[in-house]
Amino acid sequence: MQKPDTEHRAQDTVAAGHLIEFDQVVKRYGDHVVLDHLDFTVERGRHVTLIGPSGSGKTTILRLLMTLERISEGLILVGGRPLSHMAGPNGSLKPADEKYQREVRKKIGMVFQQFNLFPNMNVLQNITEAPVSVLGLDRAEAEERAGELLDMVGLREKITAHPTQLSGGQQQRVAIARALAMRPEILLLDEVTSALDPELVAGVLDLLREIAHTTDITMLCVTHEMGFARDISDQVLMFDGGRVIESGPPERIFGDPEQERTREFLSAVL
Ligand SMILES: Nc1ncnc2c1ncn2[C@@H]1O[C@H](COP(=O)(O)OP(=O)(O)OP(=O)(O)O)[C@@H](O)[C@H]1O
Repeated sequence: MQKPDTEHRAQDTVAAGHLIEFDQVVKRYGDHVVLDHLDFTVERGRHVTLIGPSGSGKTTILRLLMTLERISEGLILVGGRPLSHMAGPNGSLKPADEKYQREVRKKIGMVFQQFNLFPNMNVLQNITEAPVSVLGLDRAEAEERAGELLDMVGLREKITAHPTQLSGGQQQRVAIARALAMRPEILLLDEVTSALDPELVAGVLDLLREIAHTTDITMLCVTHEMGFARDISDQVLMFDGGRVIESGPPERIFGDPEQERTREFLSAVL
C-alpha cells in the first residue's frame, strides 16, 4: 500500500478551499467493509446532504469526523490537517494526537437522532456547560449567548426546565442550541428528526432551514427527509456500497438522477 503524502495533500486541500476532505477512506468493522476507498470534499460554507440506503455508512462518516471512530485506511483532512497519519514500518494508521483531536471537536457541532441532552442538567446548564468548560467562556457571557440561542429556537421560557419536562421536538431544539453555543465551523446533523413524533418534525426542520439560510456554518446532514434535503442543500451525495455513487445539486439528483440505483432509492423513499 502506498503511503499518502499527508503534507502535500493538506496543502492541496487548503488551496482548493476544501474544509473537509475524505481521501480513499476505508472503514472496516472486522471483515465488514463499511466505507470502501471513499472520496469526497466539502467546501467551507456549503450545505451537503448525505443520502442512501440504510447501512451505507452515512452515520459512520459523521462519527469519523467527530473522531468518535477511527478509519482503517486513507486520509481525512479537516481544515487541511489530517485526523490521522500513516506511521510505522508497515504503514499502520495512527490517530492525530489528543490535543489536535480536541481542537477538531471544538470546530464541529453534532446533533444526534436521540438528542443526547444531559439528563441531570436543566436547559440553561445543557447549553452553557461546554462553552464554559471547553472554551473557557465566562459564565455570564455563556448564559447571555444561551439566552439568545433559546430565543432563536423559541424556548426561552423553558430555560430552567429539565429534559424530561420537554417534548422530543423541544429537546431537539435545545440540542441544536447546545451545538451552536460552541460557535462551530461545521455542524453535523444525524437524522435529527427520525426519533420525533410526526407532528414535531416540521418545527425542527424549519429551525434548521433558518440556520442554513442565515448562517455561514458548513453543514453535513444525514437525512431521510428528502424535501428538507432539497431545500437546504448545495450538494447531495448519494451513497451505496461504501462509496459516493452520484453527487450534484439537489435539483439534478432529485429531478434527473444519472444512476439507476439512485432512481430506485428515491422512488422507494419519495
Ligand atoms: N460499532 C460498530 N461495530 C460493527 N459494525 C458497525 C458499527 N457501527 C456501524 N456498524 C455497521 O456499519 C454499517 C454502516 O452503519 P451506519 O450507521 O454508518 O449506516 P447508515 O448509512 O447511517 O444507516 P442508517 O441510514 O440506517 O442510519 C452498518 O452495517 C452497521 O451495522
